[in-house]
Formats: sequence, C-alpha cells, structure tokens
Amino acid sequence: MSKLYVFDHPLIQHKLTYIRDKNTGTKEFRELVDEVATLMAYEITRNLPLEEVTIETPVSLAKTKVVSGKKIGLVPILRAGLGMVDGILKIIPAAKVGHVGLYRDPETLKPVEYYLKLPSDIAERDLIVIDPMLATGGSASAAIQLLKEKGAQNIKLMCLIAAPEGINQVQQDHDDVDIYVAAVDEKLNDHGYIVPGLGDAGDRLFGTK
Ligand SMILES: O=P(O)(O)OC[C@H]1O[C@H](OP(=O)(O)OP(=O)(O)O)[C@H](O)[C@@H]1O
Ligand SMILES: O=c1cc[nH]c(=O)[nH]1
Ligand SMILES: [Mg+2]
Repeated sequence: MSKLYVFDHPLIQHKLTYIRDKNTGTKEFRELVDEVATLMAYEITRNLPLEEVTIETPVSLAKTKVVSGKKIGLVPILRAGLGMVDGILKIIPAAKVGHVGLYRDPETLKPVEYYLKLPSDIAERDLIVIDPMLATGGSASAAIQLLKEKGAQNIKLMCLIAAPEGINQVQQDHDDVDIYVAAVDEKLNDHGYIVPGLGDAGDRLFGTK
C-alpha cells in the first residue's frame, strides 16, 4: 500500500512560502528549491540502515556507525526535477543520477516522453523520482512506469507540492511507491495547474517565461 508523507519541518515550510511567492525571482527561487531539496533528502533518508564499524580516533578505538551499503539513484523528471538534484547530492554525494525527459502537453495534459538515460544497475538501487510538481500525476506515473519497465524494483517519489488528484493517480497506478511531499495543495485549475501552487516550476527555475 502506497503511503503519503508530508514533510512539515518548519524550515521546509518557511522556505516553501518564499518559493510560492510570485515576487521571488529566478535566482532566489533556484536557491530555495535547492535548499528545500537538501532538507527533504535529509528527511527521506531517515530510515537508512546502519552498520557498525570500528575506527581509530586520535584518542582510542571507537565502535561507530556508517550507512550500510545502500545504493541510491536519483531520477529527476526533466526539466523542473533538475532544480532539486544538486541539493540532494549535497548530502547523498555517491548517488547516481538517471534522467527522464517528459513534458506535459498543454492541451491534453498528457505526458510526452523525449529522453531517457538511466544507470545500468537501476534494478539494484533505491530510486528517488524527483519533480517539484505533482499535478494530474500523469508525468510522475509515466516516469515510474518507464523505470519499472527497465527493471526498477524500489521506487520513491519526492515532490515539493502535490495536488490531491496527482497523489490519487500515482497511488492508483503504483501501489508500491511511497510519496514524499512538502505540501498537499487544494486542487487543480482548468489548465491543470496546482492551486495555490507556485506556478510553472520549470519556467520559474530556468527563467523561460
Ligand atoms: O502531474 P502532471 O499533470 O503531469 O504535471 C506535472 C509536470 O508538469 C511540469 O513539467 P512540464 O511539463 O511543465 O515540463 P518542464 O519541467 O520542462 O517545464 C512538472 O515539472 C511535472 O513534470
Ligand atoms: O502547477 C503546476 C502544474 C504542472 N506543472 C507546473 O510546473 N506547475
Ligand atoms: Mg513546465
């Protein structure tokens, strides 16, 4: 059964407020998305398994812990997902990164695939699909489907803002995928934009509007 986790850490909520604000310009928007991605990565890795190792401090031997060999893969959905990659790599620097290129057709709101490049060992990795926006859920669901067709077994979805419609869609299509978000908003408008949302994440990140 797919679970939904909402990261309500005060720093995440604070930064998300300024990400949403239409008066926040490209530079600051990019920086804030990067920072929130780092904080969300910290939360999403909370239950990583640890193993005990022995090391030598300048004073004595110490039995201490390291993350036990988990292989992680990040899969941003282009373009907007790219805005979260560096923030996550800051604290999971050994993660490999695959890319799924999808854009949402503005008329049909259906995802159109245009690029796919994945690490060869995705079947052995814990994958985190990344996209700031989960609107109708079409893009995330299609990305997850593509990964499964390439052998992925263990997938999480991480988004900044989700609409209830998108959460329902992904949970219906992919019962095995847990969803991690910073906020669940009210609804979609007639153009499939999240309300209140933050506007077009790709355009705001890359200054293309
Ligand atoms: O849940 P959905 O209804 O599929 O909508 C969400 C998708 O729309 C946006 O991408 P967009 O198509 O604008 O592409 P971009 O990242 O290149 O701007 C967003 O980053 C998601 O990928
Ligand atoms: O609100 C939305 C919906 C889809 N894509 C976006 O970038 N924003
Ligand atoms: Mg866009």
